[in-house]
Amino acid sequence: MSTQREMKERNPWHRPVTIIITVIGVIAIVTLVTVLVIQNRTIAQKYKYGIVLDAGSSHTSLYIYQWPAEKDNNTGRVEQKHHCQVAGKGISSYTATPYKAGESLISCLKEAKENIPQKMHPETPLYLGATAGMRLLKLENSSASDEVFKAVEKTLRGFPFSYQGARLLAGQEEGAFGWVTVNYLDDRLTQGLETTGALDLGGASTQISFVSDEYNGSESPDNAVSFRLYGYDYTLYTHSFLCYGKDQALRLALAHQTKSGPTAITDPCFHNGYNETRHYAAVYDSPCVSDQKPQIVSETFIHLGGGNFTQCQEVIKSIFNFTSCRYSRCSFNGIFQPPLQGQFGAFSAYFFVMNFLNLTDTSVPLKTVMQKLSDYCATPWTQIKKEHDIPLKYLAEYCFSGTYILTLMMEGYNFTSETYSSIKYIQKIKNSDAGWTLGYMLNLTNMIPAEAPDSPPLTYTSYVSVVTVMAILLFVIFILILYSLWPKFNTEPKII
Ligand SMILES: O=c1[nH]cnc2c1ncn2[C@@H]1O[C@H](COP(=O)(O)OP(=O)(O)O)[C@@H](O)[C@H]1O
Ligand SMILES: [Ca+2]
Repeated sequence: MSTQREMKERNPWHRPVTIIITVIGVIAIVTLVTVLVIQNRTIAQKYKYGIVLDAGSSHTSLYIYQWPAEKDNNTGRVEQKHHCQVAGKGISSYTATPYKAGESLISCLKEAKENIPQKMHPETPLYLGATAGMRLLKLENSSASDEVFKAVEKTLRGFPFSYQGARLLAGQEEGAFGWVTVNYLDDRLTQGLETTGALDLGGASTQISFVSDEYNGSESPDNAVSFRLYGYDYTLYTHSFLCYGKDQALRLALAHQTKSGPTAITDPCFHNGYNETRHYAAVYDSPCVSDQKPQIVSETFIHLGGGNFTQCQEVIKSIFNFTSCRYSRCSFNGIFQPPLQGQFGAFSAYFFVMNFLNLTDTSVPLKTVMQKLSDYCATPWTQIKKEHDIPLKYLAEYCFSGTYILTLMMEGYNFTSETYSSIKYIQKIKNSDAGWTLGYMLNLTNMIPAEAPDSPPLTYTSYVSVVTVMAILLFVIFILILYSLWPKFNTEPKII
């Protein structure tokens, strides 16, 4: 009995005061860690938003981006929160009724209101950028393009967002911002890693952008865009070929085949059995081909399919001009291009077309890819129609588009069967679409700093772990000190 009491008295863990200290200590640690976690999480859950409308030649898309509020102006990941495809055609098609270009955007803007918390609407920047469709309209009829912009602006101002303008993007901007998007999403810019080139295929224009060690902007300075991003300098080579988007390229190919004003053509880029009557006026209704219009013999011609990949390649080659180059090297049409370098991401119509054709795997030898495309082009139109349930206008064009893509890459840009595998067909990177819109917004909101920002030395997880371990360690030390002092505490009451 007495030994038991002695032991109890010697063992401080049996003292109420020790138990109380331990409980308080544990509560303190739990509170500290909980506060740390909750405090940080509440901030991280608050987002800021930005909206960009991509007014392309074929259609308009609205993108909503979001980023953690406290990482504003920092390296915080901006990601795509929502995408809305505007019904109908691109804004450049509304020349007869410009107000309808504005009205066409309303339903996507309403969707944007629903997708962004109401109290954030007034501080959400709203941008519209128009590309090659509007570039062509401006060339053709500049007052009509002004009217379309006015109508679009009126609609955008009617929404509670912070309207930042609707404008025509220069080809260099379209190419450069596509490159920024791809490299930002791949996290190559903050790390100063070797960058990925960007290949963008639209309906009316196509862009190529990449960094080459052999290009510093001195030869053909119009193709240079220089950036300082996160403390690293880049001189980008970029070029936008107006009229070489896949829809205008098809017009160029048809123009080439109808030079003499025939009443029928057999087009090798369309399937055997394909048979459509086309109006000369409609085919030549674009500044890309209007000057090539033949003296009209008849109003229409019959567009027949021939289904021959090799011949289709020959037709497509003829829309490129390889004869003159006043630089050290050129891609086509006398445009300078430095040697290709590094990996490339090919997006927008590059992806849609090659994905439809099941040809996105670039580790497959180019020869095999060409053979598969050749087989596809040789498939009769009746069979193609049976196998696919998509609008016939689009379905009819995949043989042409696939052949155009390979010819543009191999003959135009000088990729080879060896370098073909450096191309990756991409649609999205980490849930955000590849395209110029994200890069455009990052630039206009100053979200990519020129210098590397001062980043905290620890990641969030390491920070919480270190604080937790330190708190536990301090508590243990405190208890050990208490324990070592305990006999002194105990002796006096014992004497009494
Ligand atoms: O799902 C699809 N399948 C095939 N082509 C598509 C699909 N979605 C978009 N496209 C094509 O991608 C191109 C997009 O071009 P866009 O409208 O951005 O023109 P731009 O960039 O020249 O102004 C168009 O040729 C359009 O037909
Ligand atoms: Ca586009």
